Amino acid sequence: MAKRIEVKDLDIYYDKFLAVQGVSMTIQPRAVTALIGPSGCGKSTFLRTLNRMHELVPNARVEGQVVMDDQDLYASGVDPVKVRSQIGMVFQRPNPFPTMSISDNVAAGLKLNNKRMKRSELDDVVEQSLRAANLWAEVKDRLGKPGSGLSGGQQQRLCIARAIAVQPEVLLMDEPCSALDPISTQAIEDLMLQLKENYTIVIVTHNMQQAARVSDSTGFFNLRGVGQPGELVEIDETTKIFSTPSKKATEDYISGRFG
Ligand SMILES: Nc1ncnc2c1ncn2[C@@H]1O[C@H](COP(=O)(O)OP(=O)(O)OP(=O)(O)O)[C@@H](O)[C@H]1O
Repeated sequence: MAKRIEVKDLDIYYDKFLAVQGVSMTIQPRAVTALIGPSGCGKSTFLRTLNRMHELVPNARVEGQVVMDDQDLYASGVDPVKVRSQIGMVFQRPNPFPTMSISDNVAAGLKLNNKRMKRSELDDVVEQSLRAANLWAEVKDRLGKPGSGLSGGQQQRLCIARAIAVQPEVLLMDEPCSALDPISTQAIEDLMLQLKENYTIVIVTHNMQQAARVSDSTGFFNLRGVGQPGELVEIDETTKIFSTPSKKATEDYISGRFG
């Protein structure tokens, strides 16, 4: 299931504004890659290019390549909707469909993908996905109740279950814990460590301790200068980035000298 992603010289635009320039990196399968850096340097923008969500903004576009295994996701003829179903996304604020039941929330992606399934098959996928998201024990007796009745941390795990249900290759997470309390955060971090056995995970986080705890590789983004685009300064094993980074800007950032 997990796939490797090669990003090659990617420039990312909002209309004429070049937000991020010249990103090249390899994202390893069955591993967690964390993206860190100061506000506005383009981490979320970059993350959204990995599943072609960036282009949902009018006039937003990219130049360069994002290659998953052997396929350039931006090649002509590639269906962005299919890309988004292969590369799931979890957002900062848990966003279950509020009036839908817990069970229907998990099944929503499958229905959107027009997968025809028998009720019993659907129930199996719902259970497997909730188990994989470490939520099954807490909700198994109230699957028909609305998703909005869950705590914030449970809602975020519900969103992860919804993302997993369509069996994606990759999971993108944009600050998935920033709206959560420490106990829910720990539940999501534990979950990431389990999920990486099967998925390629990329997480944007402002919390450097979190990056250090959960990720195998860390990429540091920064603005090239005032009024300049963001760029990837370096990416390396997380232990290296947090102990002996190659670039001074990385060292200054992780030691709290700026950002
Ligand atoms: N929809 C948009 N339209 C135009 N410009 C945008 C849009 N979204 C983001 N930008 C710009 O792109 C640049 C990168 O923003 P982005 O949100 O990706 O940064 P970030 O590193 O994720 O920031 P933060 O850590 O604060 O979330 C910023 O200059 C931002 O103003």
